[in-house]
Amino acid sequence: MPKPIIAIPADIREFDGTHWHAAQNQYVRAALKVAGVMSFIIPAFEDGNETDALLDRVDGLLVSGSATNVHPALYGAEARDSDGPFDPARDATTLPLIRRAIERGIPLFAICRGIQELNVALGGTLASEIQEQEGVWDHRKPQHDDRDVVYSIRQDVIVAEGSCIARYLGTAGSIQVNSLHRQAISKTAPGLQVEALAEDGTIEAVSVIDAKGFAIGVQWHPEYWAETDSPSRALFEAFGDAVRAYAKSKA
Ligand SMILES: N[C@@H](CCC(=O)NCCCC(=O)O)C(=O)O
Repeated sequence: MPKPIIAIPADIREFDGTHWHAAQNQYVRAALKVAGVMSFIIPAFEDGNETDALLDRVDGLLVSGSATNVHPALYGAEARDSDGPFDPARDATTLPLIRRAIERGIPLFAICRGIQELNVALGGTLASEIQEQEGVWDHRKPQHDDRDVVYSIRQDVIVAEGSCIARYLGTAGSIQVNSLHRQAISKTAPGLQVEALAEDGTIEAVSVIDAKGFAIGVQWHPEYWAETDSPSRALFEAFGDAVRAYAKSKA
């Protein structure tokens, strides 16, 4: 059986004087090397993408991290300059893909910005600049030239007993993860259950209640160390197994 294919929605990035539809290597590499699946990078458009036609052609959806933020208008909040940068084309592409993947039982793995999009797609809200809240740790991206330092594993999160993620990891309790975000889930969407918390109470993972299959979001970045870090590898292997099972069921 050929490797199944997942969709990874692109960011709109600007360099060399033009706009690009881009996805970072760490996501497509973890998908191929650890999950054992190939990736289609989905262009980001505010209109014109046909969600079901895209999902008909893949066996999973991985929604990646990004330096941009979900537009506050999508969760009923006012947009302040400090809430940017924004990527409305990505928002318009990912939210419908997330909703339809869940409805169709297509495996969904949402990472960092992805968990925030998942929460907003299902009716939840986000908090911005969480490090400014009393008692909240600074979860922001470390400023360093070495990307391994930026994505260094530096935070404990507690995985809930009986959670989907505990099943995929083979254990509940404390694991160590990286952290590169200034937003987080504020009101958890009705269809989501919290799967892991940071020690300061920040929601670090969710799963879709009564999902037809693999459907989780994590605030950290398992893709970056997926080849060497056990919890990261376990999540990507579980995602790959779910994608292969979905592909087989379609066949
Ligand atoms: N922008 C949101 C989501 C954070 C996120 O996806 N971080 C990944 C950073 C990738 C990069 O900067 O290269 C937030 O800040 O909460």
